[in-house]
Amino acid sequence: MNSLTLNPIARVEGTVHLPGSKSISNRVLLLAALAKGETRITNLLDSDDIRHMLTALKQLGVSYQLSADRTECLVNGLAGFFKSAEPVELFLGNAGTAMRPLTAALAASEVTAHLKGEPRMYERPIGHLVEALQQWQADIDYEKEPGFPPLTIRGQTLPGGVARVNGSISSQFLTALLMIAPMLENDSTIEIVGELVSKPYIDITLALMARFGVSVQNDRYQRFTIRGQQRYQSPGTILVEGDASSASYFLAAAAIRGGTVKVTGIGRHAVQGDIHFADALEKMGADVDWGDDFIQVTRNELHGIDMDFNAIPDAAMTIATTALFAKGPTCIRNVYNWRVKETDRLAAMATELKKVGALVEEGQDYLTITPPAKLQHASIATYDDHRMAMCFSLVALSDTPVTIEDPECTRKTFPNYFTLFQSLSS
Ligand SMILES: O=C(O)C1=C[C@@H](OP(=O)(O)O)[C@@H](O)[C@H](O)C1
Ligand SMILES: C=C(OP(=O)(O)O)C(=O)O
Repeated sequence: MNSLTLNPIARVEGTVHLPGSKSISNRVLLLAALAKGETRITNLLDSDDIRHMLTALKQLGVSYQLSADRTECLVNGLAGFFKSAEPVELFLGNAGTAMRPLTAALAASEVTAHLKGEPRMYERPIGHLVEALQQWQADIDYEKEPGFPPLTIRGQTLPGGVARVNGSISSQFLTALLMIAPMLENDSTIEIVGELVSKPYIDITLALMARFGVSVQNDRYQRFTIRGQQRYQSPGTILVEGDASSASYFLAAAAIRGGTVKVTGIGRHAVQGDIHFADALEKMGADVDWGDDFIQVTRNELHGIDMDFNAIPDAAMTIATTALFAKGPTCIRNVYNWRVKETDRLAAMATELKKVGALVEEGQDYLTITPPAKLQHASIATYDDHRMAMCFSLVALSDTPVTIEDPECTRKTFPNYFTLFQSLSS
């Protein structure tokens, strides 16, 4: 397996034009496929997660044209669910944003589908979604372990109605239900059991559904009401915001070793919750400026913080390595579902932070990080987790190098991350 050693970086400065948001790219692709009319998507992300969605859509009979650099896509909508006389087998890698919404869409389509993925996908729970879909009479079987992919889905017309979904592990289950609900036979009410996690991702879902002409009544994130027998309408052209989670590494780098770094493609009105990573950096002491289409961070003295990060679980990982450069301990709270993402991120973070010399307390749903007086050179295992690789690049912003094992794992969401990161060195 390849590894990459980053030499110490004394200072960062510059501007990064962000690639499109993963969360928005995969939602827009699916909505455009189901909608009436042609949708031109611009600033689409090109990464493994999006390629899996694109390949699946093609297998399901959706036609689209991609530009040569794959950042623009013209999708011819089906004006309804998928249809296929032949069974299909879809490989969705480890893309939660493909697996969960497609499970729901296929359950309501005239298709028999086998949903496969990478080994880690078979350890990521999907039972809460399947149980909710079964309340709408979906016919879904687990091919191996109950509660986990791979799945066999025998799609059929679903009536909709009342469904209760457990929201305590992943918001993607609710996103999946919301996206299909308007196209079902009857009006639907989705009730959340337990406390819903990762709420801002539901705001992304609702905002994009609205762009495709469908409104949802959101009652305090506990109950959602959706009219049935609707059809998504193409908005014509839709621009994908820059990826706010991907922005976190550059903004953190500026907070640690700026100079100033500006990211463009997101700004104060962005729909992604992860833009509030910049507020966390500000709380740690960094200087932050916002524009309509940029966020900019300048270095200042950093101190540890103690914060609930449930709303921004992906960007919160970047706080864990930023904490290595702050005065005093940092506590990242309420991130239990880190354990069911690309790897068990609480365990992985704790193990790797200790390798560079930090003192770490790993709780069931929190991490406390006390930085060492001096960082140690270490070879960082990345667990096939793009965010582990990207977060640990920040260690190089010290007088110690860092070795990242399997840096190519960033291809899940950010294939050219290391090139861009190193281009900021000044
Ligand atoms: O809906 C989405 O686009 C996502 C929701 C979040 O997952 P959970 O809701 O499982 O926390 C996030 O971690 C993931 O990267 C993308
Ligand atoms: C959790 C993540 O991905 P997924 O969309 O596969 O859930 C992530 O990108 O950090």
